[in-house]
Amino acid sequence: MHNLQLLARRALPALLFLMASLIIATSGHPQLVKWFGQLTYLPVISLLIAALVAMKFSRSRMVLCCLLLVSMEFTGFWPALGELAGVTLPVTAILMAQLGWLLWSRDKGFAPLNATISLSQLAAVAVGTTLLFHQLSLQPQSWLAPINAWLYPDLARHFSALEAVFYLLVLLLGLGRLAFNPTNNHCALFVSMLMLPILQYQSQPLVSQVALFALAVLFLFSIILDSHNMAFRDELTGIPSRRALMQYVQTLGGKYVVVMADIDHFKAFNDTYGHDVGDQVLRMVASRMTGITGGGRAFRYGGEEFTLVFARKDADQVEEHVESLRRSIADYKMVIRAPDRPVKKSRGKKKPVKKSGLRQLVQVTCSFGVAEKGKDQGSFEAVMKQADVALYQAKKAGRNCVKLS
Ligand SMILES: Nc1nc2c(ncn2[C@@H]2O[C@H](COP(=O)(O)OP(=O)(O)OP(=O)(O)O)[C@@H](O)[C@H]2O)c(=O)[nH]1
Repeated sequence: MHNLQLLARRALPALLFLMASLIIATSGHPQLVKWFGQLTYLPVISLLIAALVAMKFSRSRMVLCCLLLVSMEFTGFWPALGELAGVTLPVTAILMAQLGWLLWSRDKGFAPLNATISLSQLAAVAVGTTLLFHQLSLQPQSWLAPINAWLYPDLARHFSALEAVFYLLVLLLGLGRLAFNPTNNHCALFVSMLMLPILQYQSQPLVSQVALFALAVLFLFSIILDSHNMAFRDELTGIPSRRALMQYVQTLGGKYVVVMADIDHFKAFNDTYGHDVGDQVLRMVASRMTGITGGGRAFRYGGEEFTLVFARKDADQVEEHVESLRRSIADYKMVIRAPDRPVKKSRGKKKPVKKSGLRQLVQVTCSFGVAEKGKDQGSFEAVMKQADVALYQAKKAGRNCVKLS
């Protein structure tokens, strides 16, 4: 799936969830005030629980993010540090810069050396941000006049123009990271970063309590989602894996069709262009498979084999859809990168290759075996075996075709 699509799918629900909790919090509903009044430490406890769970999953950045947010709850802590050093601390800016740093770095784990490096980096970011603000506040501020005018009058009571510019830049950098790598983890870190200026603007204790609680829920949810993806999605292609297929099978009724699909001469791709190009081919085929029409669901069964399942359908109903999938793969003009290792001479039949300038176009084809659940096949495995037999016939018939069992 395209990065931007992934970003929209992952970041939008997180943003909506957060916005909803902020709207609820600003409503100041008496019941909410009562709950959070009684459970003052709920946000801190839930963030610490999220940190513990994140630790179990080796999410060191999320752990650090939780700890930074917890420290924010004890707001006196930061300005007191500033007073010790004799400077005014731009607390929100520091936290945003630290979260931005975490977003752009990687999970380093909890080995003492790595933990020390991470903490030192966060401290350096805090000092760097403070010095930057200090230096900039000594400079003429005329260039900020238009921004000041834009902030006037409401926002200016909460942020200086310098802070507003800084927040915007850090958020844009964070967005850049998300566009490149839109994982659930990154979305959660980005949303926490976005929350900070909002909390500076809406400085009511109830809003910050609800927001921090919502962030803890979001962190836990992102860990659960990623773990689910790890368990049920194929890492290479991103489509549902064999384990997901076996779970889906439990939900099937007495009528369904199973299609086994296999990339033709796939070994030749690996041998000729290298494993990386083989992986590229797998991703391309997987993305076509997920576009199957007629209500089919696609899974990577393993290696270069895919399984399609059509619930409540018989073979005649799905044949045209499988046929159009076969054509869409065969007609796809796949451009491949240069081989990643010395090219070996391929044995056996090789796929047709056209060279066009520096780009290489390759044709990928698949064979398909179709079987429907009949009265004499009791189990899913039996239907799959029939589909495998039909696939073998498709291979024997010259490949790039669909055979019914
Ligand atoms: N790049 C890559 N190769 C894989 C992966 N999984 C399996 N393979 C390779 O897939 C190839 C499967 O080849 P074969 O089973 O001989 O079949 P084939 O070359 O597709 O030939 P036919 O099925 O007869 O058309 C083997 O070379 C495996 O190493 C993977 O995740 N990535």
